[in-house]
Amino acid sequence: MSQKHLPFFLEGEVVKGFGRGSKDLGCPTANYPLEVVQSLPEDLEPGVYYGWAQIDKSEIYKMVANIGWCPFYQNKQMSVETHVMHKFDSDFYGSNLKVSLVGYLRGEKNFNSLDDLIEAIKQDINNADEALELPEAQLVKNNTFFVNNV
Ligand SMILES: Cc1cc2nc3c(=O)[nH]c(=O)nc-3n(C[C@H](O)[C@H](O)[C@H](O)COP(=O)(O)O)c2cc1C
Ligand SMILES: Nc1ncnc2c1ncn2[C@@H]1O[C@H](COP(=O)(O)OP(=O)(O)O)[C@@H](O)[C@H]1O
Ligand SMILES: [Mg+2]
Repeated sequence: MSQKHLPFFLEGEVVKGFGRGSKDLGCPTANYPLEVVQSLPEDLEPGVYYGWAQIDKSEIYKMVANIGWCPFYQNKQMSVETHVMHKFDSDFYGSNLKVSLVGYLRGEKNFNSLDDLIEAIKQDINNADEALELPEAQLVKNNTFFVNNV
């Protein structure tokens, strides 16, 4: 049911969020503007997804994305945030971010402590890393949606 729209492709500018990803969680997330969030199918299941990401004309990286209201922080507005599984030397606010959602990992949860949330995110990254090695996931990476992808 949650897989109905997958793979799903979206793109938009990287904008500022609440500044919690790097500071609180040690896991930066590139946030999309509201227009992109509102363009998602209404019945797309909120939760944690894995897939591929490309920043402007960069290479294509593995990613995990959180889509929803972040119950731990009780956000008022839904957000779509992508953690790109690569170490960057600097920020890329204002860049174009292309993302393909390949698979669904779990629903968003509340946690008793920040450490529990951080631990869950680490586990998500490991699960994504593994799932993206599968042939079905590699096929999505090769989609012409991504720039200069031959
Ligand atoms: C892989 C991943 C899983 C996440 N899972 C949850 C979750 O289960 N519950 C939650 O409240 N927030 C979750 N988050 C969202 C974080 O709370 C969010 O990234 C953080 O608030 C940063 O927000 P900011 O970009 O506005 O600074 C997750 C984020 C990532 C990258
Ligand atoms: N690996 C990465 N994945 C996602 N964003 C990254 C990464 N490395 C650096 N960044 C930068 O960090 C920003 C996200 O950090 P974050 O703490 O979540 O701030 P914000 O609340 O403004 O989204 C991104 O917009 C991007 O410019
Ligand atoms: Mg963020």
